[in-house]
Amino acid sequence: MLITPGKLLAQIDSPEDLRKLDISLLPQVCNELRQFIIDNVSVYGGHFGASLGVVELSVALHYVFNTPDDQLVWDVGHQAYGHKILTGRRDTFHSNRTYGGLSGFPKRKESIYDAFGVGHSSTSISSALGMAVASALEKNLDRQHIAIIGDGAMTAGLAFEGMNHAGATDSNLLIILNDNCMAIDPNVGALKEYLTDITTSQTYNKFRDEVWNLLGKMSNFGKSAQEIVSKVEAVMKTAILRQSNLFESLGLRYFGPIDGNDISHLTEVLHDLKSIPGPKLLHCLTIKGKGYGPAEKDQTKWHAPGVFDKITGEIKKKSYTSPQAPKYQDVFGHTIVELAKKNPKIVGITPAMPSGSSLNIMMEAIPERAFDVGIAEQHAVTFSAGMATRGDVVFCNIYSTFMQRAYDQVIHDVCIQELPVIFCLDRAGLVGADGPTHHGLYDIAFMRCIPNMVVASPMNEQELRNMMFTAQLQSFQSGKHAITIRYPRGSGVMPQWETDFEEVKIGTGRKVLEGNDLAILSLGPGGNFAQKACEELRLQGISVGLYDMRFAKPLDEALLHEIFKRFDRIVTLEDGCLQGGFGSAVIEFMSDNGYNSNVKRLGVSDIVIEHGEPNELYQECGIDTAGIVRSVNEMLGAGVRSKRFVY
Ligand SMILES: Cc1ncc(C[n+]2csc(CCOP(=O)(O)OP(=O)(O)O)c2C)c(N)n1
Ligand SMILES: CC(=O)[C@@H](O)[C@H](O)COP(=O)(O)O
Ligand SMILES: [Mg+2]
Repeated sequence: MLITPGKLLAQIDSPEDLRKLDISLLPQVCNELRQFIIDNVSVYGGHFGASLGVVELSVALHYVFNTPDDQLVWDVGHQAYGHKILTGRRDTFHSNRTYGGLSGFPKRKESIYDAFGVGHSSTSISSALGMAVASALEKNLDRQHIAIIGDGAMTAGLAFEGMNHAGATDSNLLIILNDNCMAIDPNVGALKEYLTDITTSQTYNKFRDEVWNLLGKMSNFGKSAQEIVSKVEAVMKTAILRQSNLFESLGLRYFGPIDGNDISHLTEVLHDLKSIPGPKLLHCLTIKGKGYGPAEKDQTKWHAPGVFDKITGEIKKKSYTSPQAPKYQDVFGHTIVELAKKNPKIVGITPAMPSGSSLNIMMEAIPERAFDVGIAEQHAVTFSAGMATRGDVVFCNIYSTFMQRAYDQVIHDVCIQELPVIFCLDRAGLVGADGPTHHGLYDIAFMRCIPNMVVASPMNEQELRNMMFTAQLQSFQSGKHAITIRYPRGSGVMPQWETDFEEVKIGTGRKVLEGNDLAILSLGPGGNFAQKACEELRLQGISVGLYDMRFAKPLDEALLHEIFKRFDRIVTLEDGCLQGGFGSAVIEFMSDNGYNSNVKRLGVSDIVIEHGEPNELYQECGIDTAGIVRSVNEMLGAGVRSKRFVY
């Protein structure tokens, strides 16, 4: 359903059209764009508050800079809905985050205006610097390169790596720090305090405005005059801010803070900055959720609210949750509190995803032992390792996809040192609308190959609880293994999930269904699809044994010997990549032990899986119930019936 834009927005099919408008019309463009985002996200869902907060920045950037030749890199990209709507995707925006539709993040394949593909945070400075240096090498000194990075994304080490390099160059790079004091949850850390200090320093801001006016007047007097003014400005900034400006210390010219929601001032400042050479940073203050009351009031809830009634602000139930069963993240959140109340050594750590991982439940209940370290996955892992050396029982909760950023830390700081850190990887498997930058498909493969790492995946909420319980037991903690417990986004299958804890013997699987014709070995929640498939196959007269293997490492070798001796046709199933995943582990076992069964591996093949609803993606990969039934039928050859029934 197309949602009609306002009369100015309807005429803007590209930034060229925007730049034809008189500057006095920009406030109306912003109003129309903001309303268009509200109208669409309320109906189709997606990220919300961040895009509302940068409506003015989106309009001003495309108005002042000569996009697409001038390069805009949006950090994370969840705030780029305005950018997409202004760059020719207004009429297809209703397809945002749907199967075959627009991506929810900037994507090079999608538009020439999307200079860099994003989704994971803190990549904008490095990539924009790369573009700037490349432009200089081709002697293009006019092209502008702009990274728009939030205060949350600025907390990641990669951002500092980019600034460290940029400050030592004369690159034509503009970093726009979009400071709204929020990540998904309130932003944390010393940087946030520093930015608040700059923003609230009245003396500095008064001085800065005077210098700014002087700079503006002097601009007609040529470069040398400007240089004098900027030297005076730098000395005064240092004097007034009691310590040198962090960004200036890194060799970046710092400007601001300015009101990033004031389209007129913003346009004027950006225009001035165009003529200032070298790496610079503009500090913009914005309001996340600007222009929509509920989103300004509860910025975390409205980061990605899902579908809502734009009049009443009532949020509809999210599609990935079931009214009966809880979300896996909440099972994690409540279970870690339950365990931590009995085990005083338990601590919880999240890199900037308190509400996404539900560690916020522990942050509320036991704040002294629950830590949000900011968008800093590498730090989160090594910080966990440090705590583990002191005997703490560390639950480090990181989305599977974001764990990719801290892979060396898992090897170097945890496993080589034989530290029993408990990695809870939420959002493992196909996540759905966030698409390829967020699917958690590689963790089985990349964790399985590390020595001293156990890899587990529960089939349901009870199994998750038991794995968490087992990992914090002294019997595990006194060993030399870390453990990865991976589970998916969304709900499980057990309305009555608050079950008593039972220790899980590491490396053991369990038989779920008896069968004779073929065995399915599943890892993780896909076992529930497999269970339904077995029921369907039984109706076709096919008797399939189902085994929930629970661990990709160590494998349950005793059970595998029993299965390989009994079945000559075996299907493995995982919600992860086939290359090096659980199925590969089973094939390795078969080869190492001289078996020669016919094994079909079901999982995600060696391609990038785009975005869509989870069921669409499972179907595409053939790992939904129908896909499993189809594979079993193909394997057995049509028409095969069981030799005998075993109920
Ligand atoms: C490496 C990585 N870790 C975590 C996330 C999840 N994430 C998405 S947006 C966000 C908060 C970003 O805060 P900020 O950069 O300030 O942007 P804002 O939403 O405030 O506009 C987080 C933590 C991510 N996308 N990438
Ligand atoms: C943009 C980003 O990386 C986060 O907002 C992410 O989309 C959250 O994912 P969940 O919705 O699965 O918590
Ligand atoms: Mg922010």
